[in-house]
Amino acid sequence: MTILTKILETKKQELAGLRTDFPETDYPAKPRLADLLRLAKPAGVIAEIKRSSPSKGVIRAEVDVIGQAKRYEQAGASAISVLTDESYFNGSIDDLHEVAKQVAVPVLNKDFIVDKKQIDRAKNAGATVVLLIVAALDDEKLHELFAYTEERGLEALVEVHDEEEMKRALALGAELIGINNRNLSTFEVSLENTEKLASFFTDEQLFISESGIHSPADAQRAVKTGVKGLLIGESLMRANDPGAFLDSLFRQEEAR
Ligand SMILES: O=P(O)(O)OC[C@@H](O)[C@@H](O)c1c[nH]c2ccccc12
Repeated sequence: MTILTKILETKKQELAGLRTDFPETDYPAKPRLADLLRLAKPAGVIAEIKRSSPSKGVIRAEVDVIGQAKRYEQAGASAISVLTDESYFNGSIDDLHEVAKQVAVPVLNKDFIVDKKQIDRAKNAGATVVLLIVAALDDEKLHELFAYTEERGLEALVEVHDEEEMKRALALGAELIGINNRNLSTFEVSLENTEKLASFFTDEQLFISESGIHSPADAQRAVKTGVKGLLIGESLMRANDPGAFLDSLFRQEEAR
């Protein structure tokens, strides 16, 4: 059984007990991620809050989540991604809720969504974008959850990692497509994955390179393919100064 299969089983078991109500509704207004990425030069960064992961173990267990999110926002991140899976990533929906109350950039609920109930939870907790992982969903479910995301006024970031999944994401009509450089079954990470799928890029969609971006050289290599966004977690969580790390990404001299 792959780790993805295992995670998806856990998600289904957790559904019944999932808390979806968050009384607050007065979140600061947030622009659309797609609008921000269209204007970003050369690309926007989606900065992630990630305490640990199945592939890397503990990255940073103790983190001031609000402080970290505000540092990302001040440094010009286009959006904040918050891992909310508890069992495998040590995340929490309360982290996302706190962040959503404090920032005025889009907030991405990073989780393994298999049911509408999780989309309701994301919306009520203050997220404006949800991740839909193509590898985790059959076509019927993918269409159902994509339609529901739009119905609830959220944006969907549709994640793919190979050609077949890319075709399914394009057929769906997704505007935001993330290319995961990490294979969720084997954990292997390679920026080559974004390069391989670049032949599918069109002007209508916005493509985002996800995972394994650790340096200005990595960022600039990814951007060369035509992606308009980078999703970065681990390096930002380990950086002493995440703002300085973000600032350095597109400076020419840093890439040499
Ligand atoms: O920490 P990294 O290598 O910078 O990766 C961030 C992000 O892409 C990664 O957390 C991620 C991408 N897709 C996912 C799906 C589920 C959980 C996590 C992810």
